[in-house]
Amino acid sequence: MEPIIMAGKPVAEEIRRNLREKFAGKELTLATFLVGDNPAAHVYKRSLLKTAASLGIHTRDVELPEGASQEEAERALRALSEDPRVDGILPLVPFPWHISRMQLIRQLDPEKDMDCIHPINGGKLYLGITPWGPCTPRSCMALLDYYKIPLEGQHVVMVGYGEVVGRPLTLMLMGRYATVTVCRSRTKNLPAITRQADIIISAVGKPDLITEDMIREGAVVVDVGINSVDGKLVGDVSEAAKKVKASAYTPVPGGVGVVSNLMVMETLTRRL
Ligand SMILES: Nc1nc(=O)c2c([nH]1)NC[C@@H]1CN(c3ccc(C(=O)N[C@@H](CCC(=O)O)C(=O)O)cc3)C=[N+]21
Repeated sequence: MEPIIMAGKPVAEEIRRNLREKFAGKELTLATFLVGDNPAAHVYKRSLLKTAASLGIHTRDVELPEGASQEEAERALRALSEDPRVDGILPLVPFPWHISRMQLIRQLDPEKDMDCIHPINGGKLYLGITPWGPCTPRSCMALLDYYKIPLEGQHVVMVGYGEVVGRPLTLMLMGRYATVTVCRSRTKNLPAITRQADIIISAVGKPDLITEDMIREGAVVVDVGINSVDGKLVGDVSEAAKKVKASAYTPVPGGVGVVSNLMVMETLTRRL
């Protein structure tokens, strides 16, 4: 059977229609904050600036070089936090290895934290009491719901334990009564585990990490990976593997990432 392609576009368009009304006549500013050369962060930044502009949201693009010091990065993030004209900030991760993320994120105003990465918001998220959540995990949930993928009682194998996707998405799925197995880099015999999944979600950032033999026939595949290979955007799962094995899957490009953008704008409505 032909798999269902879980395209992001119709989901994004639905959110966009709602937001148009909310933003009409309003002046809001979204800032992106990026340190260094990570390709996925740059792809997201470009998308965000474009999506914001298309909704009439003002943007600020703060970018520091790979070699920026901890102090420079903190100063730049603090300036955005303190600027009353900036309503929301999306700090793009990862930061360069020499930057202490926790130290840097302290400079982020929790009220402007669009991706729930300030410890106060992360804590609330963990306790299930935050009114919003990180954008890419919400995008995954929105896609699963839009394409009517059942979650209750389903076995989700989450590949990746990152602070922005794997961890919060695990909590969200558990909240919907899914059974979640979390795998990460030192997991023994990953293929044996992914083959047990009703739903595989990969959020690692490694091309071809999930191969055809690792997907049970008819499983749902949500591919959150954004990798740049020879100038082309690819996910963590090869498109061929998804097409052959999955009953439904998110493409890359055109899947999760498209919706993440709109989720950021939706989070910004908190500031209206
Ligand atoms: N705090 C934080 N939160 C994130 O969610 C986060 C991050 N940092 N750092 C970088 C990664 C990467 N990421 C992408 C999101 C959307 C697209 C996106 O819009 N992709 C389009 C294509 C864009 C194009 O082709 O230029 C698509 O997949 O179709 C890409 C990448 C979010 N991440």
